[in-house]
Amino acid sequence: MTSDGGIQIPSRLPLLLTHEGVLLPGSTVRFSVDSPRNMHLVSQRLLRGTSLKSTIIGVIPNTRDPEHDTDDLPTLHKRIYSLVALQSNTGRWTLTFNWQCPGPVWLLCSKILCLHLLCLTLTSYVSLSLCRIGTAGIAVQVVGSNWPKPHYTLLITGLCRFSVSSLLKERPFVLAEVEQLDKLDQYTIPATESVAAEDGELGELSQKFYQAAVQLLGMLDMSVPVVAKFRRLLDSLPRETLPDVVASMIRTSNKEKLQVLDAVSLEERFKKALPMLTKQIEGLKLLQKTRKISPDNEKRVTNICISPLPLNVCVHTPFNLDGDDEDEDGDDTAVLERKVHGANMPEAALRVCLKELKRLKKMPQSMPEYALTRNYLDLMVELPWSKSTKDCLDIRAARTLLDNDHYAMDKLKRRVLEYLAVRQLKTTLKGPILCFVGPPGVGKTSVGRSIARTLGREFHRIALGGVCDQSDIRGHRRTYVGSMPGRIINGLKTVGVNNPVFLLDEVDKLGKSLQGDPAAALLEVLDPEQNHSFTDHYLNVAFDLSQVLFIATANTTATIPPALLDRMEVLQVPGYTQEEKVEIAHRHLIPNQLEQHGLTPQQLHIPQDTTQDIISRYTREAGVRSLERKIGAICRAVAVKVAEGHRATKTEALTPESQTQQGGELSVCVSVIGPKVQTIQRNVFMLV
Ligand SMILES: Nc1ncnc2c1ncn2[C@@H]1O[C@H](COP(=O)(O)OP(=O)(O)OP(=O)(O)O)[C@@H](O)[C@H]1O
Repeated sequence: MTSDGGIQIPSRLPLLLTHEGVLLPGSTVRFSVDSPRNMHLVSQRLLRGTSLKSTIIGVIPNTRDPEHDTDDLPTLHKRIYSLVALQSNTGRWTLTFNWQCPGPVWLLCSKILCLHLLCLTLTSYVSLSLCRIGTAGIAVQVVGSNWPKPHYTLLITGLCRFSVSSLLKERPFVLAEVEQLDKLDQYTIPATESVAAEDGELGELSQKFYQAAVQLLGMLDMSVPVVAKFRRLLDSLPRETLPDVVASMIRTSNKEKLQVLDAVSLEERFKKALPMLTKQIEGLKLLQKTRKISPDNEKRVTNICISPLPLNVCVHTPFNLDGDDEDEDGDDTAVLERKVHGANMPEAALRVCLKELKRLKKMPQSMPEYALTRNYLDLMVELPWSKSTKDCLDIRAARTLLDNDHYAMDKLKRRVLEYLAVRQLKTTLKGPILCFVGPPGVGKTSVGRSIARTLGREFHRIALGGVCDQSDIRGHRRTYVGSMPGRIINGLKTVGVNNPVFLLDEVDKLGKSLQGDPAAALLEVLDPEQNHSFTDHYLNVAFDLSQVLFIATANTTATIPPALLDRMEVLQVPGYTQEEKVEIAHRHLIPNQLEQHGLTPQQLHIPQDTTQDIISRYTREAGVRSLERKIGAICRAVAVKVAEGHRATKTEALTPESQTQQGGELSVCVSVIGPKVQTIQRNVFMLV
């Protein structure tokens, strides 16, 4: 390979005919090979040869193998080809026609058609042998596969340009006599001794080109390994190799690459490649301007991949500087970053978010961790770190509202008003946590809701019945698959403010299991001294819960863990007396049920003594839930009658059977007792 003129490539080279990519000296390109001639070249030359020389081949770009093309020809064409044979046994081409035609005119037409097709097919071959410039390269990797059809994938690194002097043979693969056009020893000369030191136009051009390359690199993200490597190579590579190397790295079309390949003189090559480089720089500038992204995001390089390089030259699937696919992702992270800065979170949380964001930017989207980090950041920006509602507390209005919503419960209402009054005087009141204890249906939950309304705060109910996993309250660590934040943090995300009223319902029905004790996790939540720095395992940063108003409800204190009970102020809500229930029914339950069933008070009137009878005979409870259900049943029975179009006037003692039809509205006066009411209910179940 070595002669007095420096390193030489073999004078006879097997030729790879490609039509996909353009291999430039100093770059590495992957080619897929499936045409018969190219397949023979790989199997007979590359795979059989053992010397370095056997791995060097010539790559002729933009050329289809004519033999391969015949595979794709329509059947008619193939048949015609099978009838024609082109032979060159003696060095002279002979065309033989292998068929008999019915008449002389037919024969002439067919021969003209065949010759035309043959000429078309041979055109590419003739042009290949006479005028093309190619790149000699080393095949550094050969991979074969039978799927979807037999083919090889070659990884070839370009060495130097050559021109085809003459074609030696065309089968089984093309072999040609070539003339080397570039010096190969330029890679062994130190950069300082190369063209950079030259004066004149060439020296000036190379300097200009070098500066433009440095400018382009300055706009890219140095933390991307391939960019950093290219930065190093830019100084170590000889200047005359730069046009080829840079043209293969930046985004250029095959046509542009061919122009660079065809530029045999170095000066011309610089002239061809410089505008391409400038175009990239301008494009990148424009992109950065339109994106208006933050300084961290400005320097972005996308779509880069590295492959092994024998010549210590950087590899290049081009930088996708104007890649549309990446735009969306780029903007997405930029939007997320803006949200992180705008979420008004405490210093510690912000630091964690920025760190995660930095990791996210470097992660490919296909990585499972990408989705996890993304979800985490989404939650962090959605949490109401400093968003709160303004309390509109007026004790008189609160008293009226509580009285309007609930009858009786005087002790409970008094304590709630005391609590609200102290809050009005001292807004930063810490604790106490109120815990309403009483039998089912006595209005504990609904008082909690009323308190939220009087304060003008958001209300959120957390049902704790049956919860036996500590991570339900505190969340899972992010290392777990399917990890989630706990119910407290989820609730805050739902209400969107940091000072809601949280009703911890059924706190006495918390369970215990191997997954830990949720009651223990609640200790931190409910302790006014600690809950300003509540740390959910999923968030892993403290969230201030001191503004949240916690109210707990329970049916009994017996099953509440003592440590938890100790943190709460227990307010007993005893059951109601019969008279209280009658009042509750007439003030709240009946109007509610009428509204729910679309009835008016004129359509259904239930006298007090009927209510009393329902309470004493058909409900046995401390609360009023069952009573509410019975009233609902009566409403449904009447609703059916109204819907059927019955019109009745008021009657005194009425069973469903005794409703009269005397014009006016259907007015059912249920003043009957015992069995008759039962009749109504039976009808209800029959009708509904
Ligand atoms: N004093 C009251 N005034 C008006 N309505 C009441 C009163 N007490 C209970 N209610 C009504 O009874 C129904 C049941 O109340 P709620 O769900 O608040 O009971 P609870 O005590 O929370 O029951 P549980 O312990 O089963 O959760 C609600 O519709 C509520 O409006």
